[in-house]
Amino acid sequence: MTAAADPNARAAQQLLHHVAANLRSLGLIEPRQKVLVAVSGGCDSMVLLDLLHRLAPRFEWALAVAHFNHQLRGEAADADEALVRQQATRFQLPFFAGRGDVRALARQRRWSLEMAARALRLDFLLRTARDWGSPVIALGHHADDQLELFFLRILRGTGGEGLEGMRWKSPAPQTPMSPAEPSPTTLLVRPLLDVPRATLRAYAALRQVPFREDTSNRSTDILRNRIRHELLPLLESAYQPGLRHTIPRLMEIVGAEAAAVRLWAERWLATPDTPFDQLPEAVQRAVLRLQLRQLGHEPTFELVEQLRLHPGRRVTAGPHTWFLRNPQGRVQVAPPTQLAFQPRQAALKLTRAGHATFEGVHLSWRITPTRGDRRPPHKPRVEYFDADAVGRIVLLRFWQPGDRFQPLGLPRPAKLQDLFTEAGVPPDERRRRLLAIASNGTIFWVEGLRPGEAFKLTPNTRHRLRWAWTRETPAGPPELPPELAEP
Ligand SMILES: Nc1ncnc2c1ncn2[C@@H]1O[C@H](COP(=O)(O)OP(=O)(O)OP(=O)(O)O)[C@@H](O)[C@H]1O
Repeated sequence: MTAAADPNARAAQQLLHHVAANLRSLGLIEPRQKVLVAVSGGCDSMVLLDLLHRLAPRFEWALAVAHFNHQLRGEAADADEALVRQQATRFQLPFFAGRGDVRALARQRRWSLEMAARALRLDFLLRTARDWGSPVIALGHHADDQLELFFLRILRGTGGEGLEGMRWKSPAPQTPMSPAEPSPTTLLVRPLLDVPRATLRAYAALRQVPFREDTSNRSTDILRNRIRHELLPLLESAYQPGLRHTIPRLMEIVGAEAAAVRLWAERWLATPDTPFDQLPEAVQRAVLRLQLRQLGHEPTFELVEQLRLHPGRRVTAGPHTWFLRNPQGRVQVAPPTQLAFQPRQAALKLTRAGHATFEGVHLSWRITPTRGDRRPPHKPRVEYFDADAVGRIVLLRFWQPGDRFQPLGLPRPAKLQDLFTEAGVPPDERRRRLLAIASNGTIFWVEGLRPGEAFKLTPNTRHRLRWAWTRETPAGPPELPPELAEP
């Protein structure tokens, strides 16, 4: 039977024409380009390879095949690699294989295995494309992937950018592995993005494209699979038979709106002609998302909102990364020196005599029985307190906004900030002043200020605490740059 007469052969031919038309009309891959085809060994990317191989002479492309072995499924993973290698050899194409320790990366970064696998795979594909000199990586994502992603994101929570879904053609993101490295202008293209999975299956069957089934695709423990096998068939059969048209259209509309907001944000970042706070909420979020991505970090809604609503506050994102935003809308990673400004504190147990060093301040103390308020002659950096009023456990830390203190001679506690002003302590010096808190929770000593009124020696004092300090370093914790300092 000829291709024209055999409906299956005709369908396969139609797919080839359809993909060629996509490639041409959307300008996905230029003629005479080097194209790296990312092939997992699954049906979709094996069909993609087959199609591109057939189209290559027409477009005069030079193809190569890249496969990343995630080493997560033992022998099955090796068999995937072998199959892809075999097919590349059959087509006489260069073959690049990569592998990496997905589990180790997931542990190290506290990512899911899926995230770690994706990051390592992308990193490998980008490096391979760069080394081989290809500006394009072709991926086998198709229309069902796009629909599944839509519902996956809705269920997990997302915004306009998320609903936009995957694009036909997009610049490769910076890999999470090397966010600092400027990404070369590698493009990711998805020539099958409007082709249903069933069409690809039919093509594979007809053309006898070999592929391997990933058994995890059937597991209903995985949300994406439940969407594929349960939710989508139900929606399509019982609620909206036109789902495959309405959802892509919605994605396109929302995506275009998100792109407009993103453009506004990009322009504002280049020329911030409006105060950040006066930008529309959507643009504020886009500004922060853009910057977080540039810093190599996933902009989650919570992270973005914390930064948006609280300029100057350090926001944690994962175990190691902290971000700050200044009032002008600029985000930066808090460098380790600024982490040092976490409210660090140390508890001291006051034995009869002892010494301790905290953040470069060396303290020594002695408690002696005494009668009355006899106070030895004044010496710099030595104070005397009623040891029983102080108690046996004291807490050491640096000044925090909101601290109150009642120094000798003052009728009631005052804001420490005002006391610093009165004493002429310059603002940048204030955070470096160490203070000590008595067992009852009251501050009894602030470096450089008069001792606490409630802890002074009185005629009733029975134990006297001698408290002396010297500094190893002139400074306490490092300062935040002024534009990032907390209000
Ligand atoms: N291990 C891999 N090595 C190379 N490319 C891969 C690999 N896994 C996925 N890709 C690329 O990313 C695309 C999308 O990945 P996804 O995980 O959705 O696909 P898959 O279901 O594993 O495989 P396929 O799309 O080939 O059926 C694939 O079509 C392929 O182009």
